[in-house]
Amino acid sequence: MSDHTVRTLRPDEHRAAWDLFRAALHVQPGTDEEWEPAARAHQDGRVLGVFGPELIGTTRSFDSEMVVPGGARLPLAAVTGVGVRAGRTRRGVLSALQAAQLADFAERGVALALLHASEGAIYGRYGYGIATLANRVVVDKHRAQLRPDVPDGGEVTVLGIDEAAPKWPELYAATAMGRVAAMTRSEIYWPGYEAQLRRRAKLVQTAVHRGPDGVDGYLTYYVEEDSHEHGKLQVMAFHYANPAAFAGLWRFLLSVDLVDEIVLPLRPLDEPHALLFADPRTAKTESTDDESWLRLVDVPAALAARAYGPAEPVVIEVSDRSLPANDGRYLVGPGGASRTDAEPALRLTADTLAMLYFGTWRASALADTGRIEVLDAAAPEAADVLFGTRESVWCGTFF
Ligand SMILES: CC(=O)SCCNC(=O)CCNC(=O)[C@H](O)C(C)(C)COP(=O)(O)OP(=O)(O)OC[C@H]1O[C@@H](n2cnc3c(N)ncnc32)[C@H](O)[C@@H]1OP(=O)(O)O
Repeated sequence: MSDHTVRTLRPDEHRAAWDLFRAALHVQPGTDEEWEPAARAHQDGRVLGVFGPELIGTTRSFDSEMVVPGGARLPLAAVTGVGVRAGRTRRGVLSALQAAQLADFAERGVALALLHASEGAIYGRYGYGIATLANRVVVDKHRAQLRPDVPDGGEVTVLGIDEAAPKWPELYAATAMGRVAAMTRSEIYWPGYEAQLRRRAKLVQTAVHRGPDGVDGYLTYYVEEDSHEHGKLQVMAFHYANPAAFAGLWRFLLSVDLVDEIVLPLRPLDEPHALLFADPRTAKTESTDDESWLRLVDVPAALAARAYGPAEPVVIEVSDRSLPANDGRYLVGPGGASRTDAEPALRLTADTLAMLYFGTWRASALADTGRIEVLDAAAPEAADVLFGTRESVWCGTFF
């Protein structure tokens, strides 16, 4: 709404914005101790506030890079901390913030923006679409019998959080960036992550896996306190660079005593937990949910940067209400993607393009449900192949 003033907050205003965000999530104001790591998670120049006349809404972002199909890394803005003061909602405050934030990203040359949504109905209107999905997997440890042909894996060393936390950035960079939609984690990311884990449990452990070529996987976990009668081990990080490390870390997990159940809250859809066990029902997928919402801020750059599957080229026509510079037609084929004047075969909006971009949703399914307008009947099938990826895409970073 026009009477809202949006501006970048000064560092001395960050805490008020953080408290506003917490209140929007029904959490009490943070203590000085909680603010210390949170302050470091606020990137200077990237916290926005809406005034009307006092602070009534906020959002922030921090820099990262994201792997796109084919392996290129694109500049990414990770969006978080979105909140509007109770009593001031549904008057356009978020829309004002989104307009300012997206314009800022475009000006900075950011290609992609990503967020984790509190509710599914909020962000589509701003051009975000569900780009990755994740499974919640639960393993019944008493049933867990590994098949004899599962790889042995290597050596595992267990570190406490004080020793492990300084090593996490290096461990993550060495083991997690091989998958499409993985994002880099800068020094802005880690303080909040560490503080969150320390809040969750008194004893947080990191198991580091070493294969023949050195460190190639790690996981971070805790066992819920007061769960001796029914020990529940929560896996908060699990990254590996090869199948032997995946198997080796699973062997370790199954060796932890006083545990009945192993919970992996957000895992890639194609991760083969069930295939490890003599009885595949040992690993149950309890639910599948949206993991991350993507926004192509620079459509030409994002389309040009990714690799495509082997199919006839397709012309797509994109319309983008919030960032009209992206409007236009793009020829997408195995050789790449670029603007064109040719007649379109498929028409879609920015949020649908975000859903298509990583191949998580097939073009045919998006067309069947009315999200894509089909002008050439052969195009959805070709687009299925062009945008499809070999592996399930997974971000694996919560913020
Ligand atoms: C990335 C993250 O940080 S996720 C965390 C998001 N924050 C929260 O969930 C905290 C609690 N909620 C809030 O603070 C606010 O309700 C927000 C931020 C979700 C929305 O802010 P508002 O200022 O109310 O949004 P705004 O008035 O700009 O709404 C714009 C449109 O979105 C719609 N909308 C906004 N929130 C929702 C919602 N939760 N569900 C459905 N529609 C919504 C509005 O109805 C409006 O629709 P219209 O354009 O058709 O009229």
